[in-house]
Amino acid sequence: MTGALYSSTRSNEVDMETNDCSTKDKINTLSTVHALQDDLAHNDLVYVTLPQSPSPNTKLADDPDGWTQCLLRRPALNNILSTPDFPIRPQCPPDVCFQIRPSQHGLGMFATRDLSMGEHILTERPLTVTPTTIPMPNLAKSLVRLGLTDEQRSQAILDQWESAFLRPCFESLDAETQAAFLDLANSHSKDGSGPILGVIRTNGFEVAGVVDPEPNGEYAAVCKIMCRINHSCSPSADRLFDIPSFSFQLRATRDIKEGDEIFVSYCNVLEPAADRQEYLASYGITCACTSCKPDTTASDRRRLALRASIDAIDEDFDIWMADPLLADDYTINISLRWITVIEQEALEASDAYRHHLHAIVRAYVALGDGEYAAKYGRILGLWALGQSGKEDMLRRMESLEYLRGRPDWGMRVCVDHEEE
Ligand SMILES: C[S@@+](CC[C@H](N)C(=O)[O-])C[C@H]1O[C@@H](n2cnc3c(N)ncnc32)[C@H](O)[C@@H]1O
Repeated sequence: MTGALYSSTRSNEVDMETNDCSTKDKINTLSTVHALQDDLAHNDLVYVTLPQSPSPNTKLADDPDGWTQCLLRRPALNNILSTPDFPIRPQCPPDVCFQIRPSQHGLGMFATRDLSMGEHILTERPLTVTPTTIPMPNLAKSLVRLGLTDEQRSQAILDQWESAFLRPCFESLDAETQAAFLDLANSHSKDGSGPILGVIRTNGFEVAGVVDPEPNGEYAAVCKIMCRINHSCSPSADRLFDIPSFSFQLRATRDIKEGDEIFVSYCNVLEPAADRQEYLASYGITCACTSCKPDTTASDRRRLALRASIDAIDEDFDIWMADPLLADDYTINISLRWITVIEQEALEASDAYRHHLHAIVRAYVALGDGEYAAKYGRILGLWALGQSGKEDMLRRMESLEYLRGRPDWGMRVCVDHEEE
């Protein structure tokens, strides 16, 4: 999902639970048991509840803030514990402005009133946070020595991932929460993944900021409500993770009308449609949104050009600042044209929107035009609010005092708005 986590793993036909006794016996040899123990030690994982649950008898449903059962490596845990203010209470939106109900793709989230860009839709602590990959080099070597086929080895690894690593985390949830977890969508029920891994692979999304220093050191979060949000390549909302409150915030990335389905993106929306489809296949999704419908040529061209346009922004700005013969609105018009493309593709959630809004604000600042700098600054601030949950950027970007204090303020003559 935004930074989706699990690339497709090979599906395989070997069923370890049925009649392949010789394989099972081989895998249960002492050498593989020792190898797995070495891998458990090698991964230096800790099962931990964050923040601590109020008391052992409290059920998750009884606590408005909730808590998360985590499987973390020590560096990630230490980073969380040393984050200033951790653990604070999550900040919740003022009302419930959505409904989970049937959609075109199973359940989905729908707005129950009009929502504006940047608006806070939901705060939620994950049920679980677990590593996206768990290296098992010792077990893998041991399985090779047993002469198993590739499929048998990958199945054995998936089984151990489920039983030795994920199950203890899952079993620390209360019975009601376990049922809610297993009730989530599972598009990996036939590829050898166990039921817990299947739910994590279908629903897990990136926990920004919780990461190990080693490669592939990311984590996947599963949430009871947020995991009901479907994917679109032109999303209308985004999730952000706040470590101090150990919670996700969902915010609108553009205006959403009452009754509209709310979508996030599970993939990089600036990639061409074919690459997005390949990635989304691991979620069991064949995306049929407007930009994925045949023919995708025009949409692909716009998205690729949009991605490339980001790199040209600084150079264009420097050329404009150095050349008084260029029109005052030279870079503003370039970015406004790209914003039209962004609106055409409904890509307000993408980073390209921020870059072009910023370019426009910067140009109006250089022109000493406070009114227009603040107008676009406000949109940029709302975008940042949608991505960070922090109001301070919005306050700053719409403040004339702040804009007038920028080092580039008034470097060029003001553009004549009469012509616009
Ligand atoms: C995280 S869940 C989303 C909620 C899900 N619809 C449910 O009923 O719980 C992901 C699953 O929803 C479905 N899904 C989400 N977005 C989709 C889309 N754009 N097209 C088709 N299926 C989609 C796929 O089955 C996918 O594996």
